[in-house]
Amino acid sequence: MTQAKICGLTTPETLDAALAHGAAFVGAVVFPRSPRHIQPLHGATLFERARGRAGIVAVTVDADDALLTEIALILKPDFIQLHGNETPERGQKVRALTGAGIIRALPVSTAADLEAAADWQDVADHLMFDARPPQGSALPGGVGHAFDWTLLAGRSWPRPWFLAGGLNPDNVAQAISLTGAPLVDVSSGVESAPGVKDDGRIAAFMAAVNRS
Ligand SMILES: O=C(O)c1ccccc1NCC(=O)[C@H](O)[C@H](O)COP(=O)(O)O
Repeated sequence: MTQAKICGLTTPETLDAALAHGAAFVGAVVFPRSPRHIQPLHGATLFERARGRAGIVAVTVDADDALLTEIALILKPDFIQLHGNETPERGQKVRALTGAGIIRALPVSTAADLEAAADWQDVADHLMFDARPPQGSALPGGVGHAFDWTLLAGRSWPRPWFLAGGLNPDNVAQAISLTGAPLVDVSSGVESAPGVKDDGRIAAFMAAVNRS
């Protein structure tokens, strides 16, 4: 059965909706440019209700050691999601520094982009194939842009993997059926406005995933 991560949660109500509907992972985005940005201290208070019920994921973009240490000590995530230009060597260091598992987001627009997965097989606990954002995008993720899912059809990967990018309650079942994704991730597809999660859309997304 496919499991889901709901990313960019910022309120108790929407975090509770994600947990109540069975999200296996919940994401806190620690990146000031994002409309979903949350300070580690605020995130710690908010995400404590999820501990032991879902994997807590801190989403970071080329974070330095000071920020990662703050996140590890205060938010205490189960996983750090690397969503910038981090190398596998940096991934090893982030694991050692934080003690958290690693989710590596890989931007995809063509079949060649998938080859980067091999570099991460000894470093990442999970891979995330996310759509490469359109040129000029202010954010590397959370932009609601999809890639050609058929690129993943029939492929297998050395690590459990997420499909991400442009998923929503109406298309996630088709995306799972085309790709066989064991894990899916969503952010803007369950929002009513940028950064504003919607309980009803979270419920509808989770229902579609749980039916798949
Ligand atoms: O969501 C953000 O604002 C964000 C900012 C910077 C780096 C990553 C970010 N999100 C990462 C995610 O895991 C998103 O859920 C993923 O990119 C899918 O987003 P969407 O297409 O909006 O569902």
